[in-house]
Amino acid sequence: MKILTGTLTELQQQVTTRQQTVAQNPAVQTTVQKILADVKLNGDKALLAYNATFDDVAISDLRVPQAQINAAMADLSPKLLAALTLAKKNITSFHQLEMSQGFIDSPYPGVIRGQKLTPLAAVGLYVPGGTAAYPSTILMTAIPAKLAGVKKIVMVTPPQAKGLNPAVLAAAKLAGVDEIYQVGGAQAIGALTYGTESIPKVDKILGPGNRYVAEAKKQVFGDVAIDMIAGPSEIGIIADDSADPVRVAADLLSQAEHDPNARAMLVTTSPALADAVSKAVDSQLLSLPRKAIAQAAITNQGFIAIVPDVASAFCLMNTIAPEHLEIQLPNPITYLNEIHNAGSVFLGENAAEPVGDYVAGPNHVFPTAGSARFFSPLGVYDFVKRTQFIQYSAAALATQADAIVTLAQTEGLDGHAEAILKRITR
Ligand SMILES: NC(=O)c1ccc[n+]([C@@H]2O[C@H](COP(=O)([O-])OP(=O)(O)OC[C@H]3O[C@@H](n4cnc5c(N)ncnc54)[C@H](O)[C@@H]3O)[C@@H](O)[C@H]2O)c1
Ligand SMILES: N[C@H](CO)Cc1c[nH]c[nH+]1
Ligand SMILES: [Zn+2]
Repeated sequence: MKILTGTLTELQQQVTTRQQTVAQNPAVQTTVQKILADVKLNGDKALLAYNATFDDVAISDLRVPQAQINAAMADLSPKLLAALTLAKKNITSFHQLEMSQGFIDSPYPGVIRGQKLTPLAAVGLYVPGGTAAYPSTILMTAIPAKLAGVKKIVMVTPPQAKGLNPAVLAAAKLAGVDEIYQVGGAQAIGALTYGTESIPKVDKILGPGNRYVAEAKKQVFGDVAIDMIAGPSEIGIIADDSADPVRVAADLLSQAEHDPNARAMLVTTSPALADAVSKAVDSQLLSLPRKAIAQAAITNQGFIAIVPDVASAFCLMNTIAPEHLEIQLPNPITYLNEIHNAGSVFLGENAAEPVGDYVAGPNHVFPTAGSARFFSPLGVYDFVKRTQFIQYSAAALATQADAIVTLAQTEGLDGHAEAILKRITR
């Protein structure tokens, strides 16, 4: 892996430049723009053509029939059913803690004010499926949607030559997805935004995907709501010489194998660990079935930065704002307050990143490409919207009318002032 050295400022500049190169790719932006325009204009016809071009799959019906979903559920192996059931149980119990309610308040006699929560009516879940199947992502997205009370949960995922993976269909059934459509990439995002003959237009699109999916969500934002930019996976690890280089390397590769554009990053105070991890990555890569993908990610985006002390390590990691951050230092929980920008934090040597991908229960859809600076993990709160309400008695309005009129006139908005004055008997 590339070893980066230099002052903290130099390292921060290097990681920022690398991040921008991955996140802003003009060729991807142009391709996505064209696909979205085509889907808006040509609907299903465009979707079927992109299925053939990008996924090499010719199907005439985009929707997966309910009978196929039921059969997948019935045929599921007991072992896989047990794993999905454990994951569902833990995801549900964690996300139940995120559920919130509106509020109502009366700060003055005659004044009622408050906020009510309404589940979104229809959401579209993007479930990746270009180079791997992601039943776990279905649980991570549909379970919070169900808990929030969303009535219509539509799922899109790239088509497969032999039909969708039965584990994907079973996970969708288990999680309560209502409709499944076989289409992926930017075209799927376009379909959910504009609606086509087969696919309904939704209120919000949520879920992760590769750089085409992430770019498409960015471009449709405004026509539809989106959750966040959840693109190619990332792992940042902070470790000192107490860490096991074999485990650190394995964790870096666990995310590198998602996508050639994934980012695997180690920041360490130990040159000896840097050297050992670099060698362990090379040797573990040899036996990884998804070697080509992981190797591309490690070669193009991977790096090990050597810093003088742990404080600098956190400073650099906060600049990177990784999707996943592993702390492989003694007493890891004592560093929680040093972390300002990360999607999810994995504390200590046993909290390997895949624990969170599959069974721990916290979500696994997180912001990428530095957007953990301002986005949060996917949660129940992403599936509800808030509406405020106000009621005033005549007496309460009379006591505050002067302030309203003064502020309205200050803004030169006499119509606003009049609407109050018409209600005040002088
Ligand atoms: N951030 C998160 O929370 C999170 C969670 C899970 C997975 N992921 C990421 O999801 C992604 C899954 O990627 P994937 O590729 O396997 O599946 P995907 O479903 O995201 O993308 C596959 C689709 O990309 C489109 N595509 C591929 N090449 C194209 C091209 N040259 N031009 C236009 N469109 C093209 C095709 O339409 C294809 O169907 C990975 O990047 C993984 O790291 C992220
Ligand atoms: N690590 C991914 C998020 O970047 C989530 C995932 C699903 N399956 C395996 N991993
Ligand atoms: Zn993963």
